[in-house]
Amino acid sequence: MPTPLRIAVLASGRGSNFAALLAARERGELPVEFVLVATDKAAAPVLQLAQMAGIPTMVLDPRDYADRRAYDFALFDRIGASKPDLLVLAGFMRIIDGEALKPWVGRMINIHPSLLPKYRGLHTHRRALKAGDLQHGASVHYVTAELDGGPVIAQASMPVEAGDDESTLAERLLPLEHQLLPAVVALIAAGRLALGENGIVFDQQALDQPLRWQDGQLLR
Ligand SMILES: Nc1nc2c(c(=O)[nH]1)N[C@@H](CN(C=O)c1ccc(C(=O)N[C@@H](CCC(=O)O)C(=O)O)cc1)CN2
Ligand SMILES: NCC(=O)N[C@@H]1O[C@H](COP(=O)([O-])[O-])[C@@H](O)[C@H]1O
Repeated sequence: MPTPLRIAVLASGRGSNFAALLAARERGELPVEFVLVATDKAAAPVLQLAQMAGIPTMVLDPRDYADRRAYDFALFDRIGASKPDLLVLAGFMRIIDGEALKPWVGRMINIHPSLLPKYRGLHTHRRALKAGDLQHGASVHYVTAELDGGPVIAQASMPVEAGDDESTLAERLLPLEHQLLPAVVALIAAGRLALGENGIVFDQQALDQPLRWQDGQLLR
């Protein structure tokens, strides 16, 4: 019996995407172990979700650090102590320093509320409405130094409806996110998907050896 994938979740807010991962695990669809939920916000409701599920939590306040890079290095040092196999950004609302995240390239994914490469960054629903897009959606991608620029793994899309505003669009997109993220994590947990040196490798089992990353470099 393979050991379950060890996942650390980073979130800054409500945690509905984390809750969707928890629910998928409870349904037996996700053979993973959540080793930590980390946040930059002491009041983030995601903390209560984790504590109720008996999952260790960590709050790291950026105000306690001299600058962003110092914070990010401290954050990943602390997360690393939990020995996760995969980091999942589920509404983590900080741009991460490229040097600090380098060791995690290939082992960190993010769910982003747009059909990348459209609308990297913030306020995606507002930007899609302003552009008059007929379709909107969410993307799960590997995290790299380039903000929301890492290789896209999968997307879910839906029509923009007449009368939609930011709030209704965000509300209608969430259930799609809650399906998309667990589906991607399940593929990674099954060893069917990884980040190779030339992009996404599907059905990693077809490879003669697992892909391993260190300091942002693919080890052979
Ligand atoms: N280096 C990277 N960092 C992050 C990535 C990434 O791909 N590379 N993904 C983001 C997630 N994200 C969108 O999906 C995102 C999060 C936060 C921001 C942002 O502008 N944050 C501001 C603060 C905003 C606030 O406090 O409300 C900031 O950090 O100054 C943009 C995109 C996670 N990080
Ligand atoms: N740029 C990152 C970003 O905007 N992520 C978005 O934040 C929300 C978090 O909701 P949740 O806390 O309920 O999962 C989600 O919609 C996620 O796509």
